[in-house]
This record gives sequence, C-alpha cells and structure tokens, in this order.
Amino acid sequence: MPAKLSVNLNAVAMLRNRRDLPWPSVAHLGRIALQAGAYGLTVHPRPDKRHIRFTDLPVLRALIDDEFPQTEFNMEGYPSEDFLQLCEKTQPEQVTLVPDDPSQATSDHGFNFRTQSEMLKSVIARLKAGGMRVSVFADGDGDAEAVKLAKATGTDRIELYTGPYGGCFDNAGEGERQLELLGRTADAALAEGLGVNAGHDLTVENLPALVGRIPHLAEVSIGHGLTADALEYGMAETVRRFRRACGEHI
Ligand SMILES: CC(=O)[C@@H](O)[C@H](O)COP(=O)(O)O
Ligand SMILES: NCC(=O)COP(=O)(O)O
Repeated sequence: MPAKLSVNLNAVAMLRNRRDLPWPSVAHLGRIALQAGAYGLTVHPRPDKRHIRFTDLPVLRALIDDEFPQTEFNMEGYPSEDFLQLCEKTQPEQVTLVPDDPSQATSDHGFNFRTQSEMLKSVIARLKAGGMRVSVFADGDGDAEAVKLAKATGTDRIELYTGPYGGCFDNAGEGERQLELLGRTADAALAEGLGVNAGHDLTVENLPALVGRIPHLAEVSIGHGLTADALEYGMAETVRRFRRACGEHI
C-alpha cells in the first residue's frame, strides 16, 4: 500500500515572506500540489510566524473544503493553548503534535513519552473530542517501550521523525542503521494498533527504502526536499515524482 503524500508548504511561505508581496502564493502552490494528486497539505504555524502565518490557515482550509474535499489538512505544532485554539478554529483533519521549543531552528526530536505523557493525554483528548485525528512526533530509535507509552496517551498515530535517516544522504551504512531503527519503531507501533506517519528530510531518493521497510506507512509529510525539487521540476511534476517514490504507480 503506497504511503499518502502530504505536501508541507512551510518553505513556500518562507519564500513568500521575504518581501511584503503576495507571491509565491502559498494557497496556489497548495492547489497545484493537490491538482497533481497529493493526498493533503501540511503546515506548521510556528509562534514566530517565520513562514506559515495564522492568516494562511483559513485560506488553506477553504481551498481544501471548496476545491479538494477528498483531501486532508494537517496542522503541526507544539500543544500550547494558542496552537490548540488555532486547531479548534481551523478544524484540520489531522493535528500532528511536536515538542518544539519556539526557539528551535526546526523540529529535531520526538516527545519524551516517559515525562510528557500526562500533558499529551489531556491535549489529545481535547483534540479528539473536537473531531480531529491526532498524531504525535516520535523518535525512530527502536524504543518499543516508548511506543507503548505513546499508545497510552490516546493518540491515533505516531509520526516517525526521519531527520537522522534523511541526514545520511552521504553515508549508506548509517542510513541502513537508521532505517532499521525506524522500521523497528514502526513495527512496535503496528503491534500497538497505532497508525504510522513519517516526516523530516525525506526525498525522492530516500523514500523508496523507507516505504519498502514500512509497508504500513500511512502518510508522509514532506516540505523542504519537495520544495527544493519544485524549483527545478515545477510543483506538479515534483508531486508526481514524490508520489511514485511513495509507491504509487502513476
Ligand atoms: C515536524 C517536522 O519535522 C516538520 O514538519 C517541521 O514542520 C519542519 O519545520 P520547519 O519547516 O519550520 O523547519
Ligand atoms: N512532518 C514533516 C514535514 O511536514 C516536513 O518536513 P520537511 O520535509 O520539511 O523536512
């Protein structure tokens, strides 16, 4: 079963924010991605609004509702009160919780399920009561006990943090080691009845091995590498390339 592709628009928004101008249009690039068959759109509205602005959220929500109702909106963020209220206002199909400190340059680790589970339980219950599916960012380090603790939070899915794997683009041996750790984490999640998503530094080059090792991978959210390729191939062709890398025969 191919993994579903959710296109992260953070990097498009970062480019838009360089000038006080409305192009590149985040919504229009999202439209092109969905027209090319992406399963959904992902955004990470960080507190400093370095890329996605809160004003982008209703525009993207309306794009999906009005033009692509069969696709999904995925919002990522730290479960602060402000973020939770943004989710409740925007009503994405999925919320992906990440443990990011506002000062972080990017997301670079999963939750500590041994110390953060109580906070997660209440937040997840609130989001699920609001009708949203919840995924929580998890290290792909093979820690099956952590996966059991993640299950106990009530989350629907985990999202495997694939940064260490993606960073091995020039070290095949370490890449294989990271892939196996990701695979063990995903196997543990499957055994617990958790859905498995993945994201961070994924590319056309490293996706096929990940999808091959984790056949039950439900969804990948990809932004940085996909946007880099879109500068070369265009967004529509890039989405098709990534869909093929996810295992789709198109
Ligand atoms: C959670 C994750 O790995 C990414 O989706 C994250 O949103 C990247 O954030 P930046 O685009 O701000 O680096
Ligand atoms: N959850 C990962 C994501 O949405 C995008 O990560 P990246 O491809 O920008 O590294």
